[in-house]
Formats: sequence, structure tokens, C-alpha cells
Amino acid sequence: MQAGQELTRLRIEQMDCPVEEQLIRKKLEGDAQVIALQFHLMQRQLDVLHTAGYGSQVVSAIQRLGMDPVLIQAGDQPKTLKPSHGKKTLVMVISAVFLALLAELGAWLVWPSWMVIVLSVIAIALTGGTVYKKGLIALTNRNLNINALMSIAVTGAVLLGEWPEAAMVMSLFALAEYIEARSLDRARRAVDGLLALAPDEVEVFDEQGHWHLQPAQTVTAGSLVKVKPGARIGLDGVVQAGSSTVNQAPITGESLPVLKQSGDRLYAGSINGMGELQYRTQGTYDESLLARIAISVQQAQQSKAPVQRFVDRFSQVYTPIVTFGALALALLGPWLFGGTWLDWVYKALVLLVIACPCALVISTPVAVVSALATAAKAGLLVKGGLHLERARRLDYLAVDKTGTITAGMPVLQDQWVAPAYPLETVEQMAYALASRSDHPASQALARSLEGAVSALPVKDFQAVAGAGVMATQNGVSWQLGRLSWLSHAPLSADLISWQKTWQQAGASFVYLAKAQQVVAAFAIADQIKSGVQAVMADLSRLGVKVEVLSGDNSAAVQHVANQAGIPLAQGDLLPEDKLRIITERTQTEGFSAMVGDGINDAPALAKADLSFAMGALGSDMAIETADIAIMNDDLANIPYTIRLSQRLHRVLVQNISAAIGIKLVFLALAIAGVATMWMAVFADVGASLLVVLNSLRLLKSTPSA
Ligand SMILES: Nc1ncnc2c1ncn2[C@@H]1O[C@H](COP(=O)(O)OP(=O)(O)OP(=O)(O)O)[C@@H](O)[C@H]1O
Ligand SMILES: [Zn+2]
Repeated sequence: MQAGQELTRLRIEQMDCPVEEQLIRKKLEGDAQVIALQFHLMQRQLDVLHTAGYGSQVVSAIQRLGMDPVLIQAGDQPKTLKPSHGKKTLVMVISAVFLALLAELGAWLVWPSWMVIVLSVIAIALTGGTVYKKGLIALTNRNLNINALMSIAVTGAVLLGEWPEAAMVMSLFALAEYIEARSLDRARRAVDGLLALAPDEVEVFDEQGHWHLQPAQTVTAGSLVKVKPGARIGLDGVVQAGSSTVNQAPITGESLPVLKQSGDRLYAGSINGMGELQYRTQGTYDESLLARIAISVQQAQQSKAPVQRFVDRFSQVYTPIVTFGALALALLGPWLFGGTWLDWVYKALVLLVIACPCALVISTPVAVVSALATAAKAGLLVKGGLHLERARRLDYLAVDKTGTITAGMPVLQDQWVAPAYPLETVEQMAYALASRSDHPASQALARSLEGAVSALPVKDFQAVAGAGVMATQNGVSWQLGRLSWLSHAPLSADLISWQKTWQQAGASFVYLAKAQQVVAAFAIADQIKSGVQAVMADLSRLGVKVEVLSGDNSAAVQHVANQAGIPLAQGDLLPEDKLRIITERTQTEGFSAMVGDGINDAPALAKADLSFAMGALGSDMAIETADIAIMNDDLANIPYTIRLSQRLHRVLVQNISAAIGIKLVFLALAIAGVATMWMAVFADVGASLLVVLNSLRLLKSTPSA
């Protein structure tokens, strides 16, 4: 935000349909003081960036649209919203439909006309209030939304003396709106449920030595927090005392509880098992993984899928054309085709009802949000509807080795030390460098040396992505990492033969150099993750070509690729090599994706058409760079994403064809003069309902392999 600007966040209960979004957009977008608008329809939230001090004018502008914006204070948690339509509304709507039916029956049985009129008037009165109010506001803002169209249609029918028709239109519309609102609530709650996982209060140890309850939002980093058996964990932290199995499914999607003991990490939103735990918080609530996920999911809902953008453009053209057509029909119909003027006005009204693009407009966001919620439940953090919609197009997938195909927990196998060189110095220096890095290779060394040696004090520590780590001691430089980075001197015959032996076993190597001279080498071996072969077979069934791109030595990479059943593999790649290869593949192999876990993958991830990050629990890089973060480290989530994307696409196509198809059929019927007005309403709201319910299918059932 720049100086002189202000952000106002509003919760607007009435803003539950794209129709209202349009209304607000029209009102505020022309305003020079309003800099940017961000709609979160599913949360019924609007963020307005405006010049400082203009907030109250924004609020009153929205109030003039007949809505009640409520200010959201910083730090307010996204809360589950009350369903927008209660039992009372349902009773009213059902009575209205019943009365309207009775009026239709009465008209058919030729009851006295006053009886038919009274029944109709009551039905309209029961349901028409809000429709007329919203419709009038829309009309005065020169907007033809569904409420405006319905108001005109019902008024027109009354003026034509078609009382039962008018009652039927109004009550059917109200009924459908009711069901639609309830269905939307369901999709909304699925997302809200994800966001409202952390408890509001946690038990914190204070300076006076007491435990007391405190809002999770106000707990500072480094506090000691206690969590009771069965309770939700409120903040990210590290276990200090106690042991318990913790269900991390809400964060990672993995269904089995994980044992947590002293030193293990805990994540806000997960559920404690049978033991009591005390943990030290790492960061504040807003810095927790859960809060960051919540932000991503919210942002994901805003980035529009291509289909949605098409729909937006379509409806911008479609509604004015049909509305204009209706007007033309009413005015010119009697002249051109004969018939009474009233007949043609009626036809025009039917056309107006059909003109509503509602079904089309809501068909995509509900589907996308439902799919996002389902993905999140499976431990997939998708950063935008766009990515989910495109995943089905995957032709090529580059995978890195360490941490993606392998477990990323290598173990030291053997070490080689230059003849006559003091072993103790090697070990102490290796430990000093390795213990400062979180690269899997360094971690393997650090683990094996931990406790056995003490680290030498070093200065100027530095990590070079895809190469290694370095530092100085007494002015001499020490390096730990890949060979090509730390030395160009020829290797001794002894080291070469030692290397050969371990290369055949598929080991990876890390070298230690003093002033660019190799003084030691370490062979480490990592295990391939279980189930990788099955995932690869699955991917090839889905028509995806897989290739390993790794920074590790080619022999080790080939070894792992063979085990995993991946035919293509390249090793010895620098981060910029990975980037170059991905750039080429996006041109030659079609839609190209990349999955990786380290900072050495970041440039390539950013370049790929679609990027997955593994092990999001470990590295921030994953959440920041990748389009889709796989929280639970499970590669099977990639074919899962492709299938979910295919389902999403099917639903979107079904929705759009149903919405347009139904409209076209009734358009034809209306022009032929066969469609009555309530049939048109049925078609419009029926289509809306159909697409909403169809979209909600994405909330259920997981796509199976
Ligand atoms: N921090 C580090 N500590 C020790 N060695 C490192 C470090 N960073 C890189 N290396 C060395 O450089 C090589 C390449 O590292 P890079 O991170 O690019 O790939 P990788 O993790 O081995 O494999 P992948 O690309 O499959 O994840 C490693 O195999 C290792 O030998
Ligand atoms: Zn509609």
C-alpha cells in the first residue's frame, strides 16, 4: 500500500451472488477515490483500497445499494457464516408456492376471479418484498440483474391481468433462490471449515508461573503453550514436554496420526491425541502454516479460471442483447407479425426472464471453490482455480530426485579421507559446515557426526544453492558440497577407485575441500519413497511423460530412476540447467510441469507451466513459489490433481452447456410463443440450481486411481 491510501475490509451479508458483485463494481469502479476492489464472494467479503479518509463514503455508497456493510477489524478471524436463509423463509416460500398453485387451479376451474386474485396477491406479498426492493435498487443503478428482470416480469403479468402467472413466477423464483442460497452456503462452509480450524484461545505459561487462557492471536513467538488431550493445537511450535499422537490431517491430509515427542514440530489446526503436550511457539498465529494456507485458499478463489473469464465476457454481451431483443419484440412484434400488442409484451417478458445469465455466472465459481476445498482436504494447497483447471492438460512432468522420489533422509555410508590427513579436523569441519545447512546431504552428515565431534568455530558461513556450503577458519576457506563447485584439481587414484565402488551402489557424494583441495569425501545413500513406482505407472497411464532432473551425480540419479521406473533421467544439473531444460520442454513437450522440493528447483518451478512443491511442511519455498503445494509429501497427489482437474473440467463443461442449452431451448419456445412466463422462470432458476448442485458433487468423493 502506498502513502495516502487506506484499505477498508467489509463483510456484506447481502453479497452472495455475482449479481451483487456487479452492482457494487459498477457503483465503485467509476469513483476516482477508489483504487482497487477485491471481492471474496464466498466469504461475502469486499476489500476496498481507497484514498485515505474515504472509507465512510465507500460504506455509504454500498448502503445506498440496499446492503449493510460491516467493517472487519484487523485480526478478525474468518468465521463460519450463518446460513443466509432460515426456517421462517422456507415456510413462507412453500406457502407462497402452494397458494400460487391454488390460484392456477382456481383460474383453470373458473373460480370467481376475486378469489384467484386474493390468492395470488398473498403469494406475491409473501415472497416479493426483497425481490422488488433489490430489483428497484438495481434499476435505479441502471443494472438489469435477475431481481430487476423478475420485478418487471411480475409487474407486467399483473398489468396484463395474468394474476396466477405473476404469483407463480414470484414464488417459484423465491423457492429456487432459497435452495440456491442454501447450496452456496454449503460450498462456502466447506472452505470456511478449512479456515476456522485453530482454537480461539490457548493455555499459555506466564511470567508469574501460571497457566492462563489467552487468545491465540495475541500469543508471542517463543511462548510455552499447553494442549490438552483431544484439543486442537493453536499455534505452530516445537514440543518441549510430553508425548502424544497428533492428527495432522487438517494440514497435510495424511490420515494416520503422527507420534510427537520432545523436539518434534507441531502445526496449528492439528488435533492432539491422548497425551498432554507442552510446546514452545515458533512465530505468531499469523505466521503459522495454517494462517498462510488460509490466505492462499482465499487468494485462490479470486484468481479466475479461464472458463470463468470466458463466462464473464459472455454474460456481459448476452444479457444486453437479449434485453434489447425483448424491447424490440414488444415494440415491433405487432407491426411485423401481427397479433395483439399484449401478446407481444407477454412474449417480451418471457424473454426478459430467460435473459438472466445467473446460471451461467454462478456455474464456475461454485465448481472451482468446491474443487479447491476437496483438494485442500487431501493435503493439496492449490494457489488458484486457474492451476486446478489446467492440471488436466499435463503432458510432461520433471521431477527432482532428493526429497521428491527419495525420502530426503539420506544416511552416511562411508567416508574417504586424504592419506595422512587428521581425521579429527575433517570431522569437526564437516560437522561445523553441515550442521548449519538444511540441505538433505548436509543433514545426513550432521546426523552421523552429532555427539561424536564438536564443531570448529567458523566465520563467513555461506550457502550456495545447488552447490554447497562454505566458511573460513583462520583465513583459510573450507567448502562442503558438490565436486565441480569446490575443486578443479585432478583427483587421486585412491579417491577415484573409492568413488567407483560406491557409485555402483548408487550412492551420492559430498566433498570437503580446504583451500580448493579435496581432503575428504562422503558417500551417502537415500531411500526411494514407497509407492513411487505405482505413481509413475499411473502417470504414464494418464499420458504424462516423466523425467528426472537432479543436481546429484548422474550415476546416482540413473540408479534411482531405474528403481522408480522412470526412463528419462539427467544428473549433475545446476539450478540454471534445470531452468534451461524446463524452458525447452515447455516448447517441445507441450504442457510441462515440474515438481521439486529445494531452493535449487525454484527457478525451474517458476518457469514451468505448472509447478508442484513437495514437502511443504519443511520449506517456505514450497508455499511461496509453487502453484500447488503438496503438504503431505505424497507423490500420488500429482495423479490425484490431474483427475480432480479432469472432474472439475467435466463439471464446468456440463454446467455451461446445461445453462446455455436450457436458455436456448426456452428462447426458441418463447419466440414460437409456446413458453409461458413461469416456464421461463423454471428454466432460469432450474438451470441455476442444476449447475450449483452439479458443482457440489466436487465436494464429495475422491477421484480414485
Ligand atoms: N547445503 C549443501 N550441503 C552439502 N552439499 C550440498 C549442499 N547444497 C548442494 N550440495 C551438493 O550439490 C549437489 C547438488 O545439489 P542440489 O541441491 O542441486 O541437488 P540435490 O539435492 O542433490 O538433488 P535434487 O536436484 O534431485 O534435489 C548435491 O548432490 C550435493 O552434493
Ligand atoms: Zn438467474
